[in-house]
Amino acid sequence: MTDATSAQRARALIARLDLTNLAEDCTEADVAALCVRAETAAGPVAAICIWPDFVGFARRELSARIKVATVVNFPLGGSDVEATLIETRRAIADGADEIDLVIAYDRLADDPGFVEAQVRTIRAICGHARLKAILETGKLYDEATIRSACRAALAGGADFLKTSTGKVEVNATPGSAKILLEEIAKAGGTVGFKPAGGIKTFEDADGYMRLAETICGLDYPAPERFRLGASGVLADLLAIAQGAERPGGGASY
Ligand SMILES: O=C[C@H](O)COP(=O)(O)O
Repeated sequence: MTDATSAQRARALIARLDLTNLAEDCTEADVAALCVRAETAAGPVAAICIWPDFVGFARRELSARIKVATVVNFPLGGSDVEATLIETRRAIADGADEIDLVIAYDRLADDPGFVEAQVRTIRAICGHARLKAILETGKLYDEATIRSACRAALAGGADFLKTSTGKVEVNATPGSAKILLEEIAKAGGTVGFKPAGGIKTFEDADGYMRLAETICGLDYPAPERFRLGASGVLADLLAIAQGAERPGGGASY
């Protein structure tokens, strides 16, 4: 049996989910299926997160209440800002509501100002679209560098700090999430937070929301400020929300 609190939290997590398909072999048919899944029996997800080539198609398929998020400079986080500008302009023209930008994380050690300027340049053309800065914390290795990434992205005007691409060995972790949330709190607690990569269970997802509540306050994780980036957690969240058997055959929470 699912207890009422868990079911309620699972529904809240679904409303904060960026339902993701960034598989290398993703097709238009896969995106169409994702758009159908996004309208769940427990309510709509917050957004779908897909490759830029599918933004126009997804915008036509989805109801306006679900956002279309896409990725730029993804997944390697290169330094070619002009190329990222072109990608971003096209995604916004195609109807993207949210842009997930991989920062040039390799530049942080010698030139954090480069990352700040990169984020500011992309933010300037986003208009009403939200800009989520992907820090790729699993490649930053130490706390000081993660904090430097947060500060550069915040100074550049990012609307969200996002942990990871989901494409490297180490993705979202509670340790990296804590650092991002502390920097967000220090900066006033208005910037959003998106843990992403490797989030598979209700417990993983809810752990991040609880951390956000602890560090930034109980009112912080509204859908405008808290998202989960995940390709593989929806089935578990739905099972908990509906009191059904969890995927994998385990008893419900
Ligand atoms: O941005 C979101 C991530 O790419 C999702 O990663 P995941 O496939 O491990 O859930």
